[in-house]
Amino acid sequence: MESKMSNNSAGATQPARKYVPPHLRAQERSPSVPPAVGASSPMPGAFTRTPSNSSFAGRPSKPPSSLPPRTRRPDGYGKWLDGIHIPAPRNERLELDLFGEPGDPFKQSTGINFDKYADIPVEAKGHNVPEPIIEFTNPPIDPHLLENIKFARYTTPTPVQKYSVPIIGQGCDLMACAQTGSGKTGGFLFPILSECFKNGPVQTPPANPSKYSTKVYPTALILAPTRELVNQIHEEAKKFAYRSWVKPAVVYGGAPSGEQMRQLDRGCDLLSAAPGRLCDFIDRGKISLANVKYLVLDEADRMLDMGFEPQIRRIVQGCDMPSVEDRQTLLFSATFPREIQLLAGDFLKNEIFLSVGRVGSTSENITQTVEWAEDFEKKSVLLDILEGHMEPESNNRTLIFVETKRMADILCDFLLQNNLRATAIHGDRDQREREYALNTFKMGYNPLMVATAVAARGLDIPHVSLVVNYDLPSDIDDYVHRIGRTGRAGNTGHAISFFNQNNLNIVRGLVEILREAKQEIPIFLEQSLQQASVFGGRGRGRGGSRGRGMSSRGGGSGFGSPFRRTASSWDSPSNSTSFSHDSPAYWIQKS
Ligand SMILES: Nc1ncnc2c1ncn2[C@@H]1O[C@H](COP(=O)(O)OP(=O)(O)OP(=O)(O)O)[C@@H](O)[C@H]1O
Repeated sequence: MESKMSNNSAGATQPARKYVPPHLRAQERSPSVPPAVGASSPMPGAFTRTPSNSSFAGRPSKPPSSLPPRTRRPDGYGKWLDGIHIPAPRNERLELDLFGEPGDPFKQSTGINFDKYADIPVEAKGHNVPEPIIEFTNPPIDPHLLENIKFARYTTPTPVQKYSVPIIGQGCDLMACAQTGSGKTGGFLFPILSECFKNGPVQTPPANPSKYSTKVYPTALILAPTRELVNQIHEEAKKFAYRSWVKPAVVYGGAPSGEQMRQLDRGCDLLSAAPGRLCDFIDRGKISLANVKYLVLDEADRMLDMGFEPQIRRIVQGCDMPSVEDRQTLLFSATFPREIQLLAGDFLKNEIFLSVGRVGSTSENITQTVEWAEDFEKKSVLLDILEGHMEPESNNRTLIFVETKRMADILCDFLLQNNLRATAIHGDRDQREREYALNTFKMGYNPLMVATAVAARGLDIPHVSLVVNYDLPSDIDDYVHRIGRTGRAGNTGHAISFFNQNNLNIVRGLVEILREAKQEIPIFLEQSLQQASVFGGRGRGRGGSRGRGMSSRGGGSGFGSPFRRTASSWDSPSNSTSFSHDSPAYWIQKS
């Protein structure tokens, strides 16, 4: 190729031109350009946005041309041979991609208050609850996983990890509730991977040679409610499965299914999935759940509420997944409304219930403020807040939550018109736009992101120092998740919420949360609470947006819940729990 280029001088006879694929042309022109290292290279053009083109301008139209072809890169996975785990050799480039340089804030985000997690009271209820681990050690953790944990530079397990590792390791089902940003992802990934590394894969049925595309049989299935969260879990799984026989894969809607199919063909032992696309692949015969040993519902209360429950039932009970007796089911969230706890019993057996702090409580690392703002003045109050918060050279990001997709666009355009670098994420944007918005926010090109509920749960974005509830949600648990995008992994954060007469439905829950977290309660909130009580305020503010009726914490709204269970609905085989579901103390802490 090089000799052809040198022949290509003026006057020389042109040799017959060979076709060069577009992604290699730039390499031909400038062979001296070194390949870019790492996936996190800056996105060109991110600053070239114009207000009229909103937050999607400046999108790179193709990947940087200096990247080497993908096929050259070894996948970094090991194998299981004759009962022995054989890890792949180390791959420095992949390690840099997965774990970053020491001190890379995008790869390690532990903050100064990390050690304070140890002071949070933990309650573990059920039969034969094992002792928690204190450190990352072998036993019980597989040495290969310990190595990957070291690469990730985690030194101490968080409380939820301390308990979940031995509980899941001894084969129990688990319902775990721990505050936002306290390491629940590791809480399920560590024990699952550790057990997989120790025990190897389950035998899969022989492939049908007549079929071009193979069916995959994952050992672990992790379901989560949003595409971005599913992707994030997959990225974490790739870190901790590095060099092992366990191949993580991911499926979610909005992205081309052909690419996801090809990825599945390369192997799928631990599958992170959004329910819709998973059902699609099951229907197309691409995925079988017959080998699932571990089923995880992350954000389990959301996965079992009205929007997702039918799909979850179909996946868990209507396909070929092993029965509740033959698999381990693990539910994780920061909030668990009472009716969802009851519903969850259908999917569990003899579970251990773990709560780190009170169920549904907020992290103490978050300072919470509530400001009175009428709807018409919210924009100017927001500008004032941003002006005070965004120091010129700081790395700070601010996440602004609104209730509607339309409002997300309107507010984003307003910020852009005020020369603030903002983007927006919501369900009406296509997946490419959503991912681009999230990436530019993460990288700091757009330090402001306006979001609807799609960004409320699970997303772990470094440097989010402020969350603004421009519109408060009508459900107090949604509030807990939203503000939980800041103050994560021991970092401190600030949440400011705009409150007015339209938010009376959440006032009781809000006051309780603030009181419990020892935050200041403004007088207007106390007055609104009285007003809400006179006019029949809705307990803890549950039941607004998604038709969930009962209060999670004993506020007792009496609004009809689609999930209210009668005694007879517990006659399923999975009802053999060690707890009394009738008892009000059933792993709900008294508020
Ligand atoms: N043992 C650990 N040591 C240091 N950092 C950790 C540890 N475990 C997790 N983290 C970091 O803490 C952050 C939050 O973890 P994670 O996203 O799992 O929280 P979460 O509890 O699932 O939050 P949410 O409720 O919002 O979903 C991540 O950046 C993760 O890398």
